[in-house]
Parts: sequence; C-alpha cells; structure tokens
Amino acid sequence: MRKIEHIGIAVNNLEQSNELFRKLIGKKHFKTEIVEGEAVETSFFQVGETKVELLQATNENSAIAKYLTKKPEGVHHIAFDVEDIYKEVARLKGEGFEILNETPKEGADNKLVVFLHPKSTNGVLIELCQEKS
Ligand SMILES: CC[C@@H](C(=O)O)C(=O)SCCNC(=O)CCNC(=O)[C@H](O)C(C)(C)COP(=O)(O)OP(=O)(O)OC[C@H]1O[C@@H](n2cnc3c(N)ncnc32)[C@H](O)[C@@H]1OP(=O)(O)O
Ligand SMILES: [Co+2]
Repeated sequence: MRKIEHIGIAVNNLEQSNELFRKLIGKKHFKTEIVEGEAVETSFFQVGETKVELLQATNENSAIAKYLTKKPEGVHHIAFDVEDIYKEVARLKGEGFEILNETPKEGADNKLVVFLHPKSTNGVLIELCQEKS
C-alpha cells in the first residue's frame, strides 16, 4: 500500500457538507460524481497527497443509507492506494482478511475498488483503490 488515497465520510446532505468542508479545508471540492453501482453521490476535496470523499446515498439500498440508519454522519472508510489491486487482494486474502468483492468494481475518480469487511480489520471498513489506466 502506497498512501491513504482518501477518507470516506458518510453525510446526509452533500450540498450542506460541501459548504462545511469548504470552510474547514479552505478550498472548494474539485469534483462531484455519481457512482451508480454503489448508489452514492460523492464529492472530493484534495488535501495534500490525499483526499476527503464525502458520500451521500442516492437510494435506500446504498451502503451509505444503511450505515446512516445505525450510525451518525462521520468517517465511513479509509481507502488505500495500491499499485496492483489483484496482487494486493491475493496477499490480504492469504493473511486472512475478509474480502467483500474479490472482483474489483468501478469506484469514483477513475478507480477500481475492493472492500475489506470491517469485522476483519478492527472495525474499520477498508477500501483498496487502483488508478485505472
Ligand atoms: C464512491 C465509490 C467508492 C469509492 O470509489 O470511493 C466508495 O467509497 S463506495 C462506499 C459505499 N460502499 C460500500 O461501503 C461498499 C462496501 N460495504 C459493504 O459491503 C457493506 O456496507 C458492509 C460493510 C458489508 C456492511 O453491510 P451489512 O452487513 O449489510 O450492514 P450491517 O449494517 O448489517 O453491518 C454489519 C456490521 O458491520 C458494521 N459496519 C457496517 N458498515 C461499517 C463501516 N463503514 N465501518 C465500520 N463498521 C461497519 C455494522 O455496524 C455491523 O456491526 P455489528 O452491529 O457489530 O454487527
Ligand atoms: Co471511497
């Protein structure tokens, strides 16, 4: 793993949170994107070499919607940048981590992504991200 690619934050209202994080970080988000497969609308703020990803559910089947029925808004996952996602999944599987999707799926911001179950990672949902070529 090379760096923290982003920190994902579950929010109820993307517009309001965009404004809040604009004031906090001191600059505007650089993009918004809907990821249909995850039923989320995201926005990204660049902070040095990493990013803050705000996530609002687009329907009630979204993992974000389900999460927010049980927990308050806040940090939802940590995403690591990896060079070769297939190799990293094989390595982590060998180490005994529970992989939620062994086949990488389409993420936001031109990435392939894989998730690890929080039950196998001290209660923190982990995302692996590889830049698509
Ligand atoms: C924008 C695209 C992409 C990107 O490019 O960056 C994204 O970031 S998408 C982000 C949203 N998508 C996902 O989170 C996909 C992966 N998540 C899942 O598959 C599920 O959410 C889950 C982690 C498997 C949980 O689903 P489920 O088992 O159906 O939900 P429960 O509510 O029953 O939870 C079971 C258990 O897990 C705990 N939990 C759930 N979410 C989290 C979390 N984010 N962090 C820590 N713990 C989490 C939940 O509290 C339950 O625990 P117990 O109550 O102790 O059983
Ligand atoms: Co993410």
